Amino acid sequence: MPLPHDFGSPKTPPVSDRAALSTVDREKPAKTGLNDANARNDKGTSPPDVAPGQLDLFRFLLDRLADPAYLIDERARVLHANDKGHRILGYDYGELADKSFLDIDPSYSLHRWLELLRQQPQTHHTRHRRKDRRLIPVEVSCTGLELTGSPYRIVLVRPTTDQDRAALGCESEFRALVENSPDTIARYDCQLRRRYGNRSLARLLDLPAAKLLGKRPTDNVLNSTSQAYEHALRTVIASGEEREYEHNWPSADGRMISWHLILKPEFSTDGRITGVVAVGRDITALKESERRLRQAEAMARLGHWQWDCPSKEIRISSEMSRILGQASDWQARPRQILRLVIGEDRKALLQAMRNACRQQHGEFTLDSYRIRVGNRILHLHTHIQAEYNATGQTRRLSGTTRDVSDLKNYESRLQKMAYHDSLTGLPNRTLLGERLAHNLEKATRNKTILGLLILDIDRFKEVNDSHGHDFGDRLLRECGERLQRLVRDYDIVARLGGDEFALVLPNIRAADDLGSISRKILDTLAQPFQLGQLEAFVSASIGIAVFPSDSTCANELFQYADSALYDAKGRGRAGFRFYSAELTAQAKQRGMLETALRRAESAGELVVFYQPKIDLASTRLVGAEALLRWQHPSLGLVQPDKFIGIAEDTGLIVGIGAWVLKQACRTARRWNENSSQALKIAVNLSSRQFRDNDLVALVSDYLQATGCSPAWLEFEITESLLLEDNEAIGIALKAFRAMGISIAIDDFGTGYSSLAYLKRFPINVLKIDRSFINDVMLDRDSTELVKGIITMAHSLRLELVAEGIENAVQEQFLQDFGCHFGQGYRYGKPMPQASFEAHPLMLACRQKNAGRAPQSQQP
Ligand SMILES: Nc1nc2c(ncn2[C@@H]2O[C@@H]3COP(=O)(O)O[C@H]4[C@@H](O)[C@H](n5cnc6c(=O)[nH]c(N)nc65)O[C@@H]4COP(=O)(O)O[C@H]3[C@H]2O)c(=O)[nH]1
Repeated sequence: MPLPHDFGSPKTPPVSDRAALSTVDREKPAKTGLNDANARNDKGTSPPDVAPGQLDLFRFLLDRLADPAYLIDERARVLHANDKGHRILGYDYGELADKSFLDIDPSYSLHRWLELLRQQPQTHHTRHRRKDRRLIPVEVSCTGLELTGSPYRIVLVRPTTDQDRAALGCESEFRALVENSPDTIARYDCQLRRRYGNRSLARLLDLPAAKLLGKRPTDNVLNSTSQAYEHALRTVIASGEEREYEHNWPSADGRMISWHLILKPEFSTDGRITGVVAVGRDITALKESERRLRQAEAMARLGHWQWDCPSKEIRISSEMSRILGQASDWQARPRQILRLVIGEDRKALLQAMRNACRQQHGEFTLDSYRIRVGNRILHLHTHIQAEYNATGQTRRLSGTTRDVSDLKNYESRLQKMAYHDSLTGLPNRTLLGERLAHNLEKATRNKTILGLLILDIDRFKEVNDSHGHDFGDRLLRECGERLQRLVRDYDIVARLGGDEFALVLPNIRAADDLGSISRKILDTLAQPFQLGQLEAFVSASIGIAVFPSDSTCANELFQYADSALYDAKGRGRAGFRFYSAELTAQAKQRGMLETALRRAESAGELVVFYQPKIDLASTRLVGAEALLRWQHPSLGLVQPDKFIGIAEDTGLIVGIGAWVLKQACRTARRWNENSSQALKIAVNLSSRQFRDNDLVALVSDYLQATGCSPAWLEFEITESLLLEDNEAIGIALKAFRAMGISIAIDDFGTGYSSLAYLKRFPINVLKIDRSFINDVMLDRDSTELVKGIITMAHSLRLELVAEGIENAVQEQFLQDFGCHFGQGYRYGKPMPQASFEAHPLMLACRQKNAGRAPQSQQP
């Protein structure tokens, strides 16, 4: 602090300053000695006051002295005492102001004091009286000075006993500590006047230290915070109890500082409250870290908590409160929290806490437990850590808790997706496998019977293709629901894919019961399905495998049920089949045939047989159907029903079918090149051939390569091919028609027999299935059906071929009703080409030909 520039040439103080000082005089007249001094003043008047500017200067100088020092006027009044001057006498700073020095040094009378004023500086020993009335020996040095014509004395004091010196020294150490403390420290009297304030407080309030003393907080700064502060001080004085609280205070540089305050009451020796000590700490950084921690906790959804074991009190962070669905300042009780935890998970949580307490390292993680918050279920993850006291007992449990609900929900969605069929919501093949394994274990333990059923909806593809995929999806969903409604709670219904379902039926009394259950299932599925405007009828086939009689192995049971299903389908569908060892033999045979078939073509084992086709009116030969045979080295001649299915399933039919086509082209050329009466050869095409290569290009290549006329060829396709609703099939058929190849629908009457596709596709021949011809004249329905087909074909101008004519009755019937062509054992079985060429029908045809010049290539 710079010294005032007019030091040594004091000026008259400003009026206001003098007025301020005289106010002090009036309000606080010096007691006893001072009044005496006034009375016995030689001049009979009050001494002139010291100019305040000079007084401040002396105060400033005295405050910087290392020893106790006092500025005393001629009436022996203490005008100023420095800090040490207060402390040596046990007073608080400011308490000595206006006291009479004669009370401090009882060896003086006023008279002697006045004498002293006139004397030169001197040192003497005397005893000073402390506030607690104790007298302490001191060495006193007095220096006189005159200010504005009045004499004053500066009294410097040194305690003479070691003890007093040490006490002063200790206190000065403490004072140094308190003064330099970064915490604000202040003492207040019961009128809330500050009796002490350290430098930190002065800095906070941006005031010189001297301005702190004797002031109330609201004297320094008047705002709502200082008012609240005074209120807190009053509360402590009134209650005599310590209090803590926090407030925000703007710092000198404009920042908002958070203060944590501890207010402690001070008591006199007789127990009266004499004031309050207030220690304040800047916790701005702490608050900021807490805020960041809270923010981080909220972002990580990580709450934390501490459970004090002896008191059973729990403290939870605000994020923890939020996780538990409570306000951030929720005063939690352990019981309340535990009540939120769901049933069996509560036990797990308590066990986890017990485990953490028991274990030596005291850590435990509970991956997931559920709590109910309102009507929501949350999944929490908790890590618990225990702290122990010296005797090894758990002192505290601390934990972090994370809301992992999103993760859990995501996991369960993934789980659902991985283990359930998305269309029907039923378990998928993976989950079925797991549940089957689990149920087999149980069945083994309990020695019970279990059935595995595999169910396939018959001709689902046709339904799907004809009514659209939406319809098909709804049908599958409805099938799933019907199956579920039918079985017991613990039975498992799963969708394996496509139109295939599986059922695991544990605890079956006897294997035969599976037959009646299957019957019930088939009857239920046979009920009409009302899907929107459409009503659909479906049937299903079921294959059954039984644990333990068929097998105890899940994979084998699957295989066996599958073989049984295959067999059921092969037996005309809409039924169920139990697995038998015979089926395994068949399946093995199938596998063996498949392997052999792969090399049949290259090994030259395939042969094309021809079956004659005649004009029913004249019974003359008009053509033949090319039918494949397999000359197996050990099995002999294998019929198509034994291997065409395998060839279609494996895709081998594409190559084999192409080979048959080429053979047929060659034969047609051979039979027709020098003939006036063209013979047409019908070739079966399966749907795989339309899918797997460019059939139109292939046909046209073969025609060109073999020199076969398209008019000599007819392609037989099934109704189901047309139902596939595949644009490419329509394009191919149109291309064949455009070339001049005729298209026949094989097995007409067994499928959907829809008139719609007869119009949509370029069909020109219908082949009536031999099952109807077989029953003609025997079964009324078949007879009527054949009549109906013939009438319809006539009106649509389609050619008709009746398949499977075996006798004269059938022939006569077909002739009577105007069927154009016929094929069957009555005219000839399928035979090798050489046999065909030597057949009487062929010979008759050749003979007729020989008598005629070639005219037309059309039959
Ligand atoms: N009981 C009886 N049966 C008669 C009579 N007349 C003809 N059949 C039989 O009826 C089947 C007619 O052939 P499909 O309906 O085209 O039925 C054929 C056809 O769908 C398929 N197939 C034969 N060869 C080929 C081929 O090269 N390619 C394709 N994709 N399928 C073929 O195999 C099926 C069976 O052929 P196959 O065993 O040759 O059986 C032939 C024939 O032998 C009769 O009076 N009585």
